[in-house]
Amino acid sequence: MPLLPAPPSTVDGASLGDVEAWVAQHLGDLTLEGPDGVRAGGFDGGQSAADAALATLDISGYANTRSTVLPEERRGASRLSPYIRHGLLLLPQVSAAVADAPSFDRKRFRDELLWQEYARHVYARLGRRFRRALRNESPAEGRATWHRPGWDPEMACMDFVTDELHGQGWVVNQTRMWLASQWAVRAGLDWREGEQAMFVHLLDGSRAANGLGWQWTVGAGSTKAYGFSRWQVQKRAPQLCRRCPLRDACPIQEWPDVRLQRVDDRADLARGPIPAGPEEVEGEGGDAVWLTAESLGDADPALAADDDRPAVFVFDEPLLATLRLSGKRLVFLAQTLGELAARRPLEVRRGEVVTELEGRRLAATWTPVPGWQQRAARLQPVEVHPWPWLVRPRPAGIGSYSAWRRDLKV
Ligand SMILES: Cc1cc2nc3c(=O)[nH]c(=O)nc-3n(C[C@H](O)[C@H](O)[C@H](O)COP(=O)(O)OP(=O)(O)OC[C@H]3O[C@@H](n4cnc5c(N)ncnc54)[C@H](O)[C@@H]3O)c2cc1C
Repeated sequence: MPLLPAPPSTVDGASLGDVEAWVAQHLGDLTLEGPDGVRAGGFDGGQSAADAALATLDISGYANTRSTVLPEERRGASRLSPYIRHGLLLLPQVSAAVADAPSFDRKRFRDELLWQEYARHVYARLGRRFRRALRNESPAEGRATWHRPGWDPEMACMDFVTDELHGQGWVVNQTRMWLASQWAVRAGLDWREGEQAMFVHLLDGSRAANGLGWQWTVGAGSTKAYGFSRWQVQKRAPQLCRRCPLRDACPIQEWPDVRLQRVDDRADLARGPIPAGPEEVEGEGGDAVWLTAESLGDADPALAADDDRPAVFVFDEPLLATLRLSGKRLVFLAQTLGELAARRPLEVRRGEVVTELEGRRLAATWTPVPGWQQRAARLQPVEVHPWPWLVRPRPAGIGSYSAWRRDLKV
């Protein structure tokens, strides 16, 4: 399939509506909503938007307000995740940006950045094995006792959070835990289906962090399931309870009572090597930089190595046809690519990645996800740059965040 025209650039006068129209026309058939339903989410894509978000980052009070759900203006969450997820902001850069913040908040915030790094290490080591439960079946008791939809819109808490997820493409960490727990722990539904239902909407959706979030919340990858009940809603967003049609008959008044059962094929989480990629640039002479959604920022090492070198991005048609992502995720990517194309030569293509790129002398940044590894093995980039880790992987246990930190001495 063909070369696409470059997406319109919103930093050069195009509107978000122009970008939505571009996505609808060129990729709309691959989206969850279809061409007529493509809408932007709650974040602008692009390097300028990412830089602006970082420049105005203020994490004073973060440690105490990160989990606030309502009122929105008291939320302490940084909202940097879509930019971090797509490599528009690098973890080392974000960590450095909070050097002068109050120490309590800085420590907590950097801890969360390390959770993101931990998720990437776990995914780098386990690859597609990460899509299945690592330790335990998610609890099934709810199948016999919960007779409502998993995310029941009659419950004001579920209605509010799913609305935000579907409209904005982003929700705070606290309500991600509510959604995951409600789906798998309370209702006893298959956690992988819930993970997918969230993934398709999240502008920061990554298999690494979403997988970790779900496995750790529902007990599939951890040793305990997180219970969600009315108690959290009353603590974090009491106004939702007050306006809930079910406030006098709350179906989540009590804690869910569940037991975890081991899976037969437990994953090996013991101390062991974690693929890290090259430490130095390997090879040379790439004619074009192959970019992926994992790393779309100006600081992508292969891109940054040569300001004039053209770049190429392929919307992976077979993958998108399977994933059926919400159009807002593609609008975010298109807005990012549009801005990039206004500043340097960029080819945007749609098709099967290897077919579109084979035979070219590519430069690329080594990327810790199985999809990149698989395609790179066939494309054989002639120049490979190191991934910008926050903590370069060394042999470590990955069964818990604390064991991983201990082994890496961070
Ligand atoms: C069920 C579930 C699903 C999740 N899915 C994703 C996902 O697909 N993509 C994603 O980036 N994060 C995911 N998270 C982690 C976390 O919820 C988001 O990173 C965070 O809410 C993003 O908002 P923020 O940028 O304001 O975070 P802040 O609290 O401001 O944190 C700053 C950064 O630290 C990182 N971070 C914070 N908390 C976590 C965490 N628990 N795990 C990993 N990284 C973290 C993110 O990069 C975030 O941008 C998930 C968590 C859960 C419980």
